[in-house]
Amino acid sequence: MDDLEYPTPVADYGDLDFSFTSCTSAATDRTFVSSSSARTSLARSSLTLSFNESRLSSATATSTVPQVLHHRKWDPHWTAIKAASNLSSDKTLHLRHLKLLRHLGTGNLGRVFLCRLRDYDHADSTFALKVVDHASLPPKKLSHVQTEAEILSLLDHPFLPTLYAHIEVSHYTCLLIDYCPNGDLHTLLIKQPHNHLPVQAVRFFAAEVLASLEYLHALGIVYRDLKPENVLLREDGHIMLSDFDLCFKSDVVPTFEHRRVLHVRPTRKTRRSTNCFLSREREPMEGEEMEAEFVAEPTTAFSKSCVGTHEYLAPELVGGFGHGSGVDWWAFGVFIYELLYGTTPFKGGNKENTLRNIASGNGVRFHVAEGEEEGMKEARDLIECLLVRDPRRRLGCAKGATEIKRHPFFDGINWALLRTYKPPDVYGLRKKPSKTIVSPVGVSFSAHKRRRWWWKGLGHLVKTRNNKKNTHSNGNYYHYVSDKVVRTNK
Ligand SMILES: Nc1ncnc2c1ncn2[C@@H]1O[C@H](COP(=O)(O)OP(=O)(O)OP(=O)(O)O)[C@@H](O)[C@H]1O
Repeated sequence: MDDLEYPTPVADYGDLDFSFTSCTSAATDRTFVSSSSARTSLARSSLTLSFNESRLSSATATSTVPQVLHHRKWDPHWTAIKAASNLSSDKTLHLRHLKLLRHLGTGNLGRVFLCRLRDYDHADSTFALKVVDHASLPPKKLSHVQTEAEILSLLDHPFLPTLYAHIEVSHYTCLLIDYCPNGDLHTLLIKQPHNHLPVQAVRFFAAEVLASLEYLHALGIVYRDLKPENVLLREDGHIMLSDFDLCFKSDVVPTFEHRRVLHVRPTRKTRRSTNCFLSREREPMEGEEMEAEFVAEPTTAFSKSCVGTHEYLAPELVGGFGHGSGVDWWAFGVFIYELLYGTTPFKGGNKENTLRNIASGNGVRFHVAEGEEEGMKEARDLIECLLVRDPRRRLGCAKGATEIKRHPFFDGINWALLRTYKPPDVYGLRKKPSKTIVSPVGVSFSAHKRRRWWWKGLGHLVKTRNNKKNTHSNGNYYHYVSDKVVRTNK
């Protein structure tokens, strides 16, 4: 039997207001910068929020519906938003136009709700609403909210969320984005036998992630939080990268470059046949020709803030000496490894050991099984090219996604048509559009969440370790922070 959760009756919280009671369980699963901020956050999250606009100061309410940027003007979601906005005298979308249906999850900054437009009872009027309560956040996190809103407002790509509306009411920031009913890739991964995906499925998801990272980098955005948990799955099985609060933006100068390509006669006519990438007959050809390539890598991007998820941190992040866009290509290597092997390559017994493994300089090791699937050799080679310690030598750092796309692992992909490929047949992935709302998010989403964190580099880690006052009995500062969160909640 398909193990997706089937729809539970959708709760209607009343037509008159947007009241709901939040649950705190997911919030306890987070690691916070400091225990005091954690306490504040947890205390606030046990309150009942109300979105009855009449009770909120209308003087502070602002609503922005991004208008022109979007290339998907025909998208029925936009039509629905416009229809709803037109109902109000100021032609903007307000919270009163939205009906909250259920709580989807709680993140580091706020909560996410499934909602739909009132008076527009149609599948295309379903959205995810991320609600951030400023009053519950320490000042540092407020800047992350701004970053997320700003980055979302720039995006216009099929594998990235569309920001349909940005509503500021009282001390709430509300971001209306696409709803992904198929959960996230990490949840899908742990449903698979041995927690890993077949090579063809990995190729599909990796290709879509690569395309979205390429787009972000072309805008000068360094993502810094790639992991399967942040790859949400749309109703049709394609991906949507989420969570942009750790991004940083820098300058980028996209260029068209020319390179000489030597075409050689392939040894076999057909490369491969798959369910998501149709087999392609290759025309035999030989000779040299010039090929134009789009290069848009923010090579001058530089940040010193150390953020991310332990197992995905690049060595330069662990070292704390500053980093650039290369951290995304390192994380991309870890990501492909995890999808193929069901674990990450530098994972240690605890977070500290994981960081030591990353910093140690020992290369990535693979288990090579006999009779393995076709494509594993190429996958390993790609991972090795991405998990290069020196960012200057790491694949992608010089010319961005363009050079990664050329790797044999992605052979045969027509990048321009990626959006039209049929997603792989993977156990637990329901691809057909459904009229009912299927929400496999919830328990399984939060149960396996890896925490991401802010930290001050390996030097700080070592120093903190020696500071007994701050250390939990297991000697792990980060567990100390985490445990404290749990304890405060008891
Ligand atoms: N567009 C969406 N569609 C469906 N579910 C979503 C969507 N966005 C978020 N969620 C759910 O809400 C949860 C919280 O999301 P949110 O982006 O706030 O935090 P997060 O992914 O945990 O990241 P972080 O806390 O690291 O910022 C997610 O784990 C997911 O379960």
